[in-house]
Amino acid sequence: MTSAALTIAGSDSGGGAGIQADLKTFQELGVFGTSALTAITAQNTLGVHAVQPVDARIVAAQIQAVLDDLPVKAIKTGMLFSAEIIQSVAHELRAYSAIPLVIDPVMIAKGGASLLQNEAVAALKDQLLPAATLITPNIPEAEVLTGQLIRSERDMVLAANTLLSMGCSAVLLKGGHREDVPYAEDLFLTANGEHFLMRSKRIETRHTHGTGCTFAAAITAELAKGHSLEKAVVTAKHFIQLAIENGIELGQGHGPTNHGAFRNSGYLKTQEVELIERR
Ligand SMILES: Nc1ncnc2c1ncn2[C@@H]1O[C@H](COP(=O)(O)OP(=O)(O)O)[C@@H](O)[C@H]1O
Ligand SMILES: Cc1ncc(COP(=O)(O)O)c(N)n1
Repeated sequence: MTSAALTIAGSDSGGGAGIQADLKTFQELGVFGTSALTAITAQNTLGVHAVQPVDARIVAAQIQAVLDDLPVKAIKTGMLFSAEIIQSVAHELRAYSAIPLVIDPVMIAKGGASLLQNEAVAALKDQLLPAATLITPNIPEAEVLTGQLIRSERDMVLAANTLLSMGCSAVLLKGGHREDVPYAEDLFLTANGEHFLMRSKRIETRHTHGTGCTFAAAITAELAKGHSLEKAVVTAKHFIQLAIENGIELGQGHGPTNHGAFRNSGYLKTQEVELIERR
């Protein structure tokens, strides 16, 4: 039977991030995509023009409708916008704690617009984070969640440990925002003490709109297919590396990545990703 995955996230009218990126990624990886929309953004590659949150009761109703009926094997959250929506999502997911949950703690769009209200950070930490199988912050998001500055690999390890202490089962701290190194290096750490780094060549490109969404969606799709968390994050790193490398020339700003690049490569791993077991 085909497995389904559920994304609980915002709509990006420009199609590069949010629900649109998630559904494209699920499809590319052979998983049936379902969705619960949390917010509508009027957005393109240049920025966010407007945000309209969805009523928290409608967010809850969408989650119920999907989970009542469809064979959802993994769930991902993206833009959640408000404390009210976070509460509602946490409440709905409580009965489904056996389904792996990937939390991408989306806060700010590449253009600088806020996708999470400041007062919602506490709700995210208290209500949702402890339920996560995996949390996938970028460096600025990890800094907000932990209150720690991250400027080096050592800082990444310290922050990832702080995130684990908040109750999630594993952390994938994405290093795309680090400017001190010529590579894009992500740190994976679990509550069981397993840890490794995934290092790839940093690509000079404008086409990074939706990288975080796409990466977390690829992990979710691989989990929905029954792969282990470790295997899922490694496959997803290959997926995102190829998607960035083959970015699409669309729009005048931060263009989208190419969700079809991994399929076009015959689902082959790229030489550009190196796994480093930490000492
Ligand atoms: N210029 C780049 N070249 C290669 N990989 C990148 C680049 N920018 C980001 N990545 C990778 O893309 C993924 C998303 O990372 P990041 O940009 O840190 O998150 P976000 O999109 O949430 O801000 C990570 O695996 C990161 O290492
Ligand atoms: C609806 C929505 N969700 C998430 C993002 C973050 O994506 P990015 O950080 O790549 O701009 C976004 N821009 N829009």
